[in-house]
Amino acid sequence: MTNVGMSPKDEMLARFLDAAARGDVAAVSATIGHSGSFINESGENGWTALMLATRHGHVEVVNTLLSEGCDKSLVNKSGQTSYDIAKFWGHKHIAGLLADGKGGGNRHLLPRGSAGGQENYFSREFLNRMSEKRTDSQWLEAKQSSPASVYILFFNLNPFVTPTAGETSESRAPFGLCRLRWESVEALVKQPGTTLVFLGVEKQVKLVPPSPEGGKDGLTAWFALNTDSIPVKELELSYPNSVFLKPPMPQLLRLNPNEAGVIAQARSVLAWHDRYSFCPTCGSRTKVCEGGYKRTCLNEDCRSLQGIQNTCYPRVDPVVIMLVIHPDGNQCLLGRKKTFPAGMFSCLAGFVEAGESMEDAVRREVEEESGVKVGPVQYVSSQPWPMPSSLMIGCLAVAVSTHIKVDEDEIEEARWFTRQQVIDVFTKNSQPVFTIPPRQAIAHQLIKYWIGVNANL
Ligand SMILES: NC(=O)c1ccc[n+]([C@@H]2O[C@H](COP(=O)([O-])OP(=O)(O)OC[C@H]3O[C@@H](n4cnc5c(N)ncnc54)[C@H](O)[C@@H]3O)[C@@H](O)[C@H]2O)c1
Ligand SMILES: [Mg+2]
Ligand SMILES: [Mg+2]
Ligand SMILES: [Mg+2]
Ligand SMILES: [Zn+2]
Repeated sequence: MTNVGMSPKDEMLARFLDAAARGDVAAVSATIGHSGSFINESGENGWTALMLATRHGHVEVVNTLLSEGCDKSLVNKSGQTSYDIAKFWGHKHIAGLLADGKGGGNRHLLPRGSAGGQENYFSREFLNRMSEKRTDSQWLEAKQSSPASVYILFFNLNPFVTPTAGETSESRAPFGLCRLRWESVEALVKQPGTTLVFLGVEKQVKLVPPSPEGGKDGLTAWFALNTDSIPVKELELSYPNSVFLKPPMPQLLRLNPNEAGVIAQARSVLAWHDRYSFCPTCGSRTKVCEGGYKRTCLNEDCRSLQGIQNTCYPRVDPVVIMLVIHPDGNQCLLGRKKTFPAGMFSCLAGFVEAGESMEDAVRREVEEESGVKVGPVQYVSSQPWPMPSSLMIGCLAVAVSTHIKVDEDEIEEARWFTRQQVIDVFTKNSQPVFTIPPRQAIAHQLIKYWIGVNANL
């Protein structure tokens, strides 16, 4: 079959796809042998060899293509995977081969391409961390006593904030950070029990000439301080409206969204210092260095000083949080912990374990907590969660089973909610049957994302 005007490569691809459609295993294998890249190429309407072999029920060709490592998650121009095609044409055996629960069937229920663009509360950064300056002690010292530098203060990890008048366009933001200067904190910095961390410099360089006091570079440095003994009286006199915001939840969700990120950074690093006062490897005393971004063991023989000195740096715990979509594409799985306010349901979540991929953590946590099995997983966006130092990795995931059996230790109830029930929560058109966490939580954003992608809201 030769088409006028076709390049030799296109002609070879057409013959390869035709062989897959006819079930000619020998021709398919031979072509892959010398032109391996054809395996995932598509012809008319985006159909790959796997799709064509599947359409016509050629199990042997499907097996050959799978064993050669073809990508079964590809979709044709109608958005169907090979698995969808197998199901549609009733080739159950092939559908079974394609849906192995690890990225095969139902991938089309996930939005195409990367989710991108979603910014979560606690993720906005207006500081450049300038990690290279952490080891420049001369520069750090000069910035520390510069009157231009900004200090944010924590008392037992609770930030010092000032109620702000009015609302921002983005949200009700009743609390803004109280920005202190060197003269107000000098005595405190010198007190034992105070931890000081260099956070970075303002990204937006102010249009003022660099002054000797502000440092020759004109950069405005930010520091965070945590103390368990504060000169409360002096601070109250100087800042009569300011308060230490506690308890962390839900108070930390009431910050100006522009400042929530710097609080997350500061609080997580300070909480690490608070919990890791001694060397976790040998129990010896440690020395704070690198602008508060490292604690080095003072015992020269300590194993923590060999190889990657990972225990010497602030720890971050990765947590997966996922919205699980029903195989029918029209429902999602939400659960509630006993501690949630009445009627509130949220995405399932759990800590990633050592030696585990993000995708496998999603599958394991969902099955542990709800009994539901999950196939394809797609990353959407992430959120630092400074209680004390998690990184929430937000995903959409597609269920390959629907029966719910909750882990009663962790989850009180889990349910499938219809798309309409979820839309009702956002639009408040009719009386919603449940509530979800506030918009500052990535759980809220994941649910909204799924609805937005699928309903063009
Ligand atoms: N931002 C959000 O929208 C949002 C939503 C849900 C949960 N979260 C946060 O995610 C975190 C994890 O969720 P989860 O509690 O459901 O996790 P989970 O389902 O893994 O269960 C927690 C339990 O796992 C054990 N565990 C395993 N590894 C751990 C580790 N590295 N640190 C602490 N405990 C560990 C502990 O026994 C703990 O009680 C929570 O701390 C919660 O604050 C945030
Ligand atoms: Mg959990
Ligand atoms: Mg769990
Ligand atoms: Mg867990
Ligand atoms: Zn040690």
